[in-house]
Amino acid sequence: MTVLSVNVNKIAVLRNSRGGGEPDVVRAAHACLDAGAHGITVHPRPDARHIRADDVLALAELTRARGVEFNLEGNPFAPPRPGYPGFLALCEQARPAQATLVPDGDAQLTSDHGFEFVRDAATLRPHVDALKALGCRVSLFADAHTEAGRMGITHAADVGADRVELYTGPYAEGFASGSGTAIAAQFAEAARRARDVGLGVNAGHDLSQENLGFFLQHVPGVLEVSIGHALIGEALYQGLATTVRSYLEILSGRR
Ligand SMILES: CC(=O)[C@@H](O)[C@H](O)COP(=O)(O)O
Ligand SMILES: NCC(=O)COP(=O)(O)O
Repeated sequence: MTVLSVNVNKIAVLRNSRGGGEPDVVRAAHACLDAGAHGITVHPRPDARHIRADDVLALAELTRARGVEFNLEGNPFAPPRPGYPGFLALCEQARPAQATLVPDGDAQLTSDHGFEFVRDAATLRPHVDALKALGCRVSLFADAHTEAGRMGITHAADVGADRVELYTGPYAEGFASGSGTAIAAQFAEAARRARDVGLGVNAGHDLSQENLGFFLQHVPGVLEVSIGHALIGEALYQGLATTVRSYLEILSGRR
């Protein structure tokens, strides 16, 4: 079964909007795990717009204590700055079970593309090696909606990665505009190419209760989905525990 890692970035967005500690990121993560989520994801950004370094350490402690996966996402090329020690340094401190490398920048509203593996291989390799030496499983954010992305995905294995995370933003857009079948076929091809070279396949970005089931029916073999924006938004209406359980039902094929 595909596992669910809940991304709690958006809890920190709300907290930071007023300063102080509420809503509490660790309490929210606890609630997700109590409801059955298999892990917790965060994507701290160097501009500290939501998750901060102290949150990462607190969530690392929580996930270790609960015996669940902690998935830390970030750009290995972003230089350190006050409040952000750099992705590798954060991983050294937090020792996440999985490190997901994402080529994002401050100017981006959110993550919006994967790596170009052929171009980025030489610069990625030492980061992948360093993360693996820390004991992290390494996943690389990858495009599946372009032919270049689907072709390039096989080179993620040359870089030494264990998995790729398919960037599902374009899938969510395609699904919403009625072309879900065509775009899901592209993701299925990307997933097959990744598996053919021994890579595990994760997926994430803009997945929701509406589009997740269709995605998993059409893209077999996805090991993990990380979901934040839609899940936390839906939880405003349904409550966090109910929402997490709804996702678990979708993942188990019961919905
Ligand atoms: C890699 C990815 O798709 C997610 O981590 C997403 O970028 C969440 O980050 P934000 O919450 O900053 O949009
Ligand atoms: N890796 C994707 C993630 O963690 C959550 O993305 P989103 O659901 O917030 O778009």
